Amino acid sequence: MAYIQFEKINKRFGANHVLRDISLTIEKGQLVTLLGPSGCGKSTLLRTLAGLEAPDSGRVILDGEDITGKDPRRRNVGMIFQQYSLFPNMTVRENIAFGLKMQKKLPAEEINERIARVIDMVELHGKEKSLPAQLSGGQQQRVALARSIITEPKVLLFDEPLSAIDAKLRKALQLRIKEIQRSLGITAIFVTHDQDEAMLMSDVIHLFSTGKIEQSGRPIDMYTAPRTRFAAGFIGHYNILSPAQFEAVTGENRGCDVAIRPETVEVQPQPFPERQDAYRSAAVVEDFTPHGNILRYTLSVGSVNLQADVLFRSVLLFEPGQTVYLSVEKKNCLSIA
Ligand SMILES: Nc1ncnc2c1ncn2[C@@H]1O[C@H](COP(=O)(O)OP(=O)(O)OP(=O)(O)O)[C@@H](O)[C@H]1O
Repeated sequence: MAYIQFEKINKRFGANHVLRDISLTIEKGQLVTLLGPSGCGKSTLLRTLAGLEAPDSGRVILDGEDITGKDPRRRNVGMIFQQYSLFPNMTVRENIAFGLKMQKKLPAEEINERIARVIDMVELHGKEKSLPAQLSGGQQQRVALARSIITEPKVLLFDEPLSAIDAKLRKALQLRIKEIQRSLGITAIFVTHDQDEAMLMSDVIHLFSTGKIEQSGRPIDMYTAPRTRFAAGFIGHYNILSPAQFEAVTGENRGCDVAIRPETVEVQPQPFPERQDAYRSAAVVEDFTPHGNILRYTLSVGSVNLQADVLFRSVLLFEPGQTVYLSVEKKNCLSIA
């Protein structure tokens, strides 16, 4: 039996049907991401597990127990929000110890040991006596994380915990959270609208669109095999061509949309030799934008625009207005719904 089960969860806020018969299972020790655009219901689902929102129908099972109607304080679930929600008048150490003192009567020695261990994990040595206002956003979030893991919850819930933190520090924290989650073997659910964050952190991604799960899978499978236009649009910067557009580029009509990742489109100044397993076409360079070490070219084939990623080493390979040739392997042209 799965460690966490959401069974046919429905939730409405007035006329807004926010969760529509959602069923999903999560295995023990996994880090699972609920990914999707703003307002699609990710946080609401997370909150039904924490007990902060009651579903209209359906059941939530945690570790074999139906917790749907259970008092939130007795669920043994840790939750970390975007707002750090630390006590401003308590030191780092007092904030971390708070959860533990609330939860159970433990000998002082064990409390001290546990605090030392989690401070070590979240790398907050030397900050024990600081107040939250004296810490950076990233440090405050690490205190919030420490305060949650010290109680050894059955599951850790993260609701967009890093969205207020700047990009560089955010990467480091993503990796740190993943490391801590792995080393403790704790089950975690992470809500985000950032596909890169989901890719980097998750064992499994559940992609949401307005109240339902669009597709679930390992990050690599979500990236290489989106099944729908929505999934392809949300993950991996796919070119999405209508049947007529695909026909204009390749001469073939599949009767469905086709998704092509920009990095699978090869470009060169001279025609490609004919191959059974690839499509070829001439194109005109319209524009380009640098993305770190990648140059993303917009090419036009007749009235169809297509993006192609080229590794940017040192020189600009193609200029706007130039005629170029593209080739894309058939296996990289994904038929989608
Ligand atoms: N307490 C509430 N009362 C009324 N409507 C709510 C309430 N909580 C959430 N909603 C609505 O439910 C929908 C889903 O909200 P939810 O927070 O679950 O989305 P989300 O996918 O987590 O998006 P975000 O990343 O913006 O939080 C939204 O339309 C939101 O306005």
